[in-house]
Amino acid sequence: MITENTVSEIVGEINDPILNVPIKETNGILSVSVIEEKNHVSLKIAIGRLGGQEQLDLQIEIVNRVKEAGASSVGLRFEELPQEEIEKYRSTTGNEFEKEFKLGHTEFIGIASGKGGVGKSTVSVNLAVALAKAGKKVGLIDADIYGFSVPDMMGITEKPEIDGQKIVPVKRHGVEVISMAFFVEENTPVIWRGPMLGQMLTSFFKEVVWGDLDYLLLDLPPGTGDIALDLHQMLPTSKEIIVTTPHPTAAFVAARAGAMAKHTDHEILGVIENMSYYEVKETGNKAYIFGKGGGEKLAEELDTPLLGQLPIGQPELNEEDFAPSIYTEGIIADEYKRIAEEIIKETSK
Ligand SMILES: Nc1ncnc2c1ncn2[C@@H]1O[C@H](COP(=O)(O)OP(=O)(O)OP(=O)(O)O)[C@@H](O)[C@H]1O
Repeated sequence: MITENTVSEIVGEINDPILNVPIKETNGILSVSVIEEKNHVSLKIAIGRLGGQEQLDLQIEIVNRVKEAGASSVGLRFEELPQEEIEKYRSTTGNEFEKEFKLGHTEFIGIASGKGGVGKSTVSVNLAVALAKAGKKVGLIDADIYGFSVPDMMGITEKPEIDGQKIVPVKRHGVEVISMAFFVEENTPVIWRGPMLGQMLTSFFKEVVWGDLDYLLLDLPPGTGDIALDLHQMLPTSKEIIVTTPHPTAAFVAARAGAMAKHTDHEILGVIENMSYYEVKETGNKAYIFGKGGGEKLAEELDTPLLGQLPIGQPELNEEDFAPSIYTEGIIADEYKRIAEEIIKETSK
């Protein structure tokens, strides 16, 4: 006959899948009762977030373990933990990542967008390069699991070297780069889930020899889904830049990414508007092909500066140093330089 104590012990050892700490530590067991004549266990559990795949996995794990321990049937209900409890563990999980890595002054900057295709990766790589050109030590993590575009954009074809247990980032244009793409076999579809992503990111902090960085930029997955939320939560002290295009509806979607940053207590450094206009070479006139005003509106809404407006342009192709999406000169490169200086000023306050 299974007892309430046994059930509490078993379930208490299982990790809260969102907060990654044993359920007993979060006081997540709300009630346990055993109906002796039916050998039925009834449980109420609180976890960090309801409704995800994690909850389904946890449900299976709990039912299996309690049945293995002797119950004939298990009834299970879930609730969300109180916000204070969630915050407590969110910051400790996050701090673990950052503690491992942090060498005192490294500034984490996540580059986020409301949707794909607005140029978030392009902005991430060019900003990283511009910061490096300004004399800063810069790392870039390509965490956009919907398309690992950073290696291609930077012209990286090699894989990082492994030095004993450590991974040495690939250095390109003065930036230390690590991409999930380095560790995923080509053409293998990967189904990413919170815990897997978390492990990958943890390894990026623990097992990569970053050196003493001034800035670590993260190209975040677009959107405001679970995956994006997980990544935001993993880096509690990270600051964020939101990328949008000038169309008002794009800015509206980007506002959700901004809201998510605020929800996870991240300071928003500013908004970057990409593909703002096309400059007609002959006349110098600006054509606002994708609309106008979105970046400004978003910055106002999020109460943050509009860091810059990048025109539509063709990246130069350099034969020797093939890097298809890096702007090395011209108005776009100048604008990145200006934005980098702005960021340096903002973050050294
Ligand atoms: N200012 C620009 N002028 C011209 N083309 C640009 C500009 N910015 C980005 N692009 C192009 O737009 C496309 C999308 O850019 P990018 O991959 O950076 O977007 P993204 O927001 O990171 O998208 P995803 O999240 O889907 O990867 C790329 O082909 C890129 O070269």
